[in-house]
Amino acid sequence: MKSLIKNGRVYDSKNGLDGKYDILIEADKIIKIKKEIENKDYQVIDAEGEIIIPALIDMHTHLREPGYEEKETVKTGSEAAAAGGFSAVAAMPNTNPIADNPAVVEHLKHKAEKAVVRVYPIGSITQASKGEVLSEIGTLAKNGVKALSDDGNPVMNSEIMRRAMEYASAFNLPIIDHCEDKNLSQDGVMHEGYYSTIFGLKGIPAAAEEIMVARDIVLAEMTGIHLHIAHLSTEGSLNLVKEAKARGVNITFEVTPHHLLLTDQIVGDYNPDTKVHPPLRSQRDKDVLVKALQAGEIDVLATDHAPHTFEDKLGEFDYAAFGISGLETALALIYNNFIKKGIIDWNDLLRMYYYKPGEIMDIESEGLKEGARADILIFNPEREWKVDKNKFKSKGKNTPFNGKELCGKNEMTFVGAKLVYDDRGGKNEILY
Ligand SMILES: NC(=O)N[C@@H](CC(=O)O)C(=O)O
Ligand SMILES: [Zn+2]
Ligand SMILES: [Zn+2]
Repeated sequence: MKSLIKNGRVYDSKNGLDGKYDILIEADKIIKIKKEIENKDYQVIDAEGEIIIPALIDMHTHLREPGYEEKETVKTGSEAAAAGGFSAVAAMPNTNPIADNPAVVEHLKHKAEKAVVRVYPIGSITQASKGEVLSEIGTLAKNGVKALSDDGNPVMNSEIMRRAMEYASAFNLPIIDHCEDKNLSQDGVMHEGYYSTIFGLKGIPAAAEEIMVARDIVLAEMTGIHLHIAHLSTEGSLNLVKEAKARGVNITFEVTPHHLLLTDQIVGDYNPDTKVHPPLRSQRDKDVLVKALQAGEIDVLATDHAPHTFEDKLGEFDYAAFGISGLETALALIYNNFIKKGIIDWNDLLRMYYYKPGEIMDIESEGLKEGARADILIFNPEREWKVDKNKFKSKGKNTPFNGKELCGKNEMTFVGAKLVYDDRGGKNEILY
């Protein structure tokens, strides 16, 4: 059955689209894009007043399966992704067991066959992500991992990181590093600064991140690998990456929506849902990141969707798990705070949340063009709604944005021309 998406405002400058177009989709592809397509018994979706863009790609998601199914599963995580406007996610390997071997990767791929969005595996850099012995990188590459990362942990030993980079480059895989010097971060629970002193919580200094960013840059320069910095959060890290790029180092980085929107000040509520790695940073760090966003200097936006159970987040701030459940708020938050205010436009969003992640992870990302995969998102810019964690498809209700009033929402997600999420009229429905 052919479906015709009519009258939508289409943004995709990479494919020369900027205006009202009709889009005809069938099987899994875009058949035709034209100013006006005549309806010949197609199933029509009227998108008058709505925005149409390629559905987004999140290159940093924690799906928790196998091992932590109480926090999230491939099924619930992929549903959360579809609801958030994503057609593809890359799953971090910090499951139990860790994705350091083909069996775990194959298990994820098997689960992914039934998921509503595309799920791509990331393999670990070291066995059990302990930072001691390299994973079998060649085997993981053969099994289709899109990158390597010990996310959740850094690779503290520089010799191991060097060898990992050398192996990874032989297989053309990027290394995504969680930059945290454990000797500096120790048992810190929030950003170290004025507020950690006021709140009486142990701090994690910006230097814990920056020292590892600096080390990784030196090693990337030495080995020629593509290095991708996960969840970059400080001014110092940004400056290091910018200098490295200017020297021609093969490096990219991502920033999360929460680091662009929140600061260490809100930790004062002792709400464990504000506890995250890296920690919410200072006002200055946040402002510098937003400036970089506006200047087009940020390569990738990534959610770092890190769902946890209520119990994991229960109790004293010091003992709560680190992480924010982000897939279902990311797009609306970025729209409200940055697109609506003219700080970035829809094509900037696509560059950071679709094209660049696609390029880094080697995931098909042709955008809206005839013959391409029909991964499409229909966004209603007028829709007023309130974040309600209890309506999340994700099992992770750990969001610091609960109760937030937002304008603009993803209402439909198509993956391979199939409607997988429908929120017209507040249906909030996943379709299999
Ligand atoms: N971001 C987090 O605070 N937590 C992540 C791990 C990580 O991304 O480092 C998790 O797996 O829970
Ligand atoms: Zn991390
Ligand atoms: Zn992560």
